[in-house]
Amino acid sequence: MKKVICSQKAPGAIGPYSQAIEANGMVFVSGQLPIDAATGVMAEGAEAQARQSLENVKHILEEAGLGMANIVKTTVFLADMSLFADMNKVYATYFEGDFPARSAVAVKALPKDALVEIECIAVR
Ligand SMILES: C=C(N)C(=O)O
Repeated sequence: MKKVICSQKAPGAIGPYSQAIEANGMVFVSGQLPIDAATGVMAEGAEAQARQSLENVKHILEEAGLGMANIVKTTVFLADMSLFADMNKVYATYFEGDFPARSAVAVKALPKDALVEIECIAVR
């Protein structure tokens, strides 16, 4: 059994995917671009982009009745590994206690020329 999770507080999908899918008590949040759902504007700079991507993740999890503490794994996509430190500075502020497992990778390009995109898996 799977359920689509959709938050108006996070940007809509820009392609054929759902913001998140819940299955068997696990919530799979699609890669969140750093776009403000209210304005449609992408944040500028790696720190602001990391913050906006994480805010979008948070809003989607809240729609599912979950929070950042429910996250067990994230993947951080960066347009360049030189952004790693800036992203980490912001990322660390979104978690209390033990951090989730994480992979951080630099990719050739991200949709809409974003610098940062973050996806996660959370458990209920
Ligand atoms: C932005 C995305 N998560 C995508 O295109 O898959």
